[in-house]
Amino acid sequence: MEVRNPLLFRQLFDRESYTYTYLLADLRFEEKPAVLIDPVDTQVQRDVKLVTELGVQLLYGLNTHVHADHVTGTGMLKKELKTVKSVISKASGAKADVHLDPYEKLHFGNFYLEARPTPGHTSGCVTYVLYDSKPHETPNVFYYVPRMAFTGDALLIRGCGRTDFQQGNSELLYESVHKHILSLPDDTLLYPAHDYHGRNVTTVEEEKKWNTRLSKTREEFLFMMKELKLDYPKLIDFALPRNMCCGILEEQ
Ligand SMILES: N[C@@H](CCC(=O)N[C@@H](CSS)C(=O)NCC(=O)O)C(=O)O
Repeated sequence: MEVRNPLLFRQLFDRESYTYTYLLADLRFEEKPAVLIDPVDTQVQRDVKLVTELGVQLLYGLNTHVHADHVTGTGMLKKELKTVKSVISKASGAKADVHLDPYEKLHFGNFYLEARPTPGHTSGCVTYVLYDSKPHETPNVFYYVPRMAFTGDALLIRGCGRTDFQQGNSELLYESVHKHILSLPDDTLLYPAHDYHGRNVTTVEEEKKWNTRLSKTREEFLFMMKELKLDYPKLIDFALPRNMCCGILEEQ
């Protein structure tokens, strides 16, 4: 039995906002159907260039939530690449081409992303969990893809999203992360929307043990979140109205 990894995966970083953007494509298909998670407006030319160089067909530009610290690139991407549809959770209340209900699946090739509701940082936050619907399709080939989830700002490496604006709710965050992220198999790779300390990936096992907030009791967590006292994101007033419509005022 031959083992092959059919996933094209790229992690991209924006140094201004410390945001990670993720490109995923299914290499089993000639057109390489692809998705881009959490693109940033100022990096759209970088992303379009990469999409072109890799020869993938971008089907969806997804947001994990309505971002407060940067403007999403999904609206600009749609203008550059006509195959792209913008995606966000229905609970976000934002405009997009596709609105996902809790646990809804979004397919690209034989892969799909399940939109698990992980509210608390914002009420519409989702974690996208990757699944392969056809690991045994070709005789004598087993398609092996590591378990992966894209946690947005719900879970950050050794931390979590703040809960002091945008319908933030620490109780809900604690509950939703434990129910829908930390319940995944221990070896699941977790990819956050940001990291401010030079890290790029973690696992469920690591975060259950070492997350400085979410590994604590609910009471300890609630106390810590109340005491965070972080500065307001510099771009919040500019970004929020735009991110309610794919980063471009008056557009989907
Ligand atoms: N300084 C940055 C904003 C940093 C920040 O508040 N990050 C958010 C996610 S983006 S809204 C967060 O939840 N941080 C949690 C933490 O513990 O740092 C700016 O001005 O944009």
